[in-house]
Amino acid sequence: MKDFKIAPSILAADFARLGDEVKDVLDAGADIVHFDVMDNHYVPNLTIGPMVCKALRNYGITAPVDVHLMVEPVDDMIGMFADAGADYITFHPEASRHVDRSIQLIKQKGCKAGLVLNPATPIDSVRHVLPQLDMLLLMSVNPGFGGQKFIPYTLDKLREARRLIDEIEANSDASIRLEIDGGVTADNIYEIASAGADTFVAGSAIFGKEDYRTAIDNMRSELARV
Ligand SMILES: O=C(CO)[C@@H](O)[C@H](O)COP(=O)(O)O
Repeated sequence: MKDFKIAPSILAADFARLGDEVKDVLDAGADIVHFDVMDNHYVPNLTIGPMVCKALRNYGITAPVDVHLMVEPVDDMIGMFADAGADYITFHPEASRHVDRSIQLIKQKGCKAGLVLNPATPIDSVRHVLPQLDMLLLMSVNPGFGGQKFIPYTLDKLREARRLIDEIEANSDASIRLEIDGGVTADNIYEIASAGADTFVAGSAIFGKEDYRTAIDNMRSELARV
């Protein structure tokens, strides 16, 4: 089986008990903590910042933290999240005036760098920087809110991204995770993985369930069929 990773989005967690929610979901078998940062500017919603990331580290969370910056501008937040314990930092190319520079900044801070493409943003717009990335995150909903429906045309984008990433990896020592975010459930994860994703962000389909272990196990059983 491929090296599939499940990354619960804490956007759907109970923020009043965030540390325990993250511990519970990791104990239930999650691989990565997906940390959604919204600024009410790049997206019409407001969430959490580096202090909360640091608080989770101080609470004993050692799993990889995948920080998805939905903020504009981007660069000021990079150092703060690196210092707060982020492993991956991903950002939207529309939100950075100098995309290549922001990628280098993330790497200089010792983190893994990723770009996030909104449903309508073509992969071609970032083709030249793909070999520098550790992660490409394709949004399968418009960013800003959890609990939306998966947009079906993003399956074609996944296939295109998978082809490009395979080509890059075959000709270099790059290793790029292909992450999908928005409307991922146990019912559609098989189709999404078959289209090429290897890392799955899921908020409501995990935190919205009574039993996190069953929710994650159901996704893994579907992934085992790919
Ligand atoms: O970044 C976002 C939304 O902007 C996502 O991470 C969502 O939070 C995923 O939530 P579900 O669609 O899985 O409920």
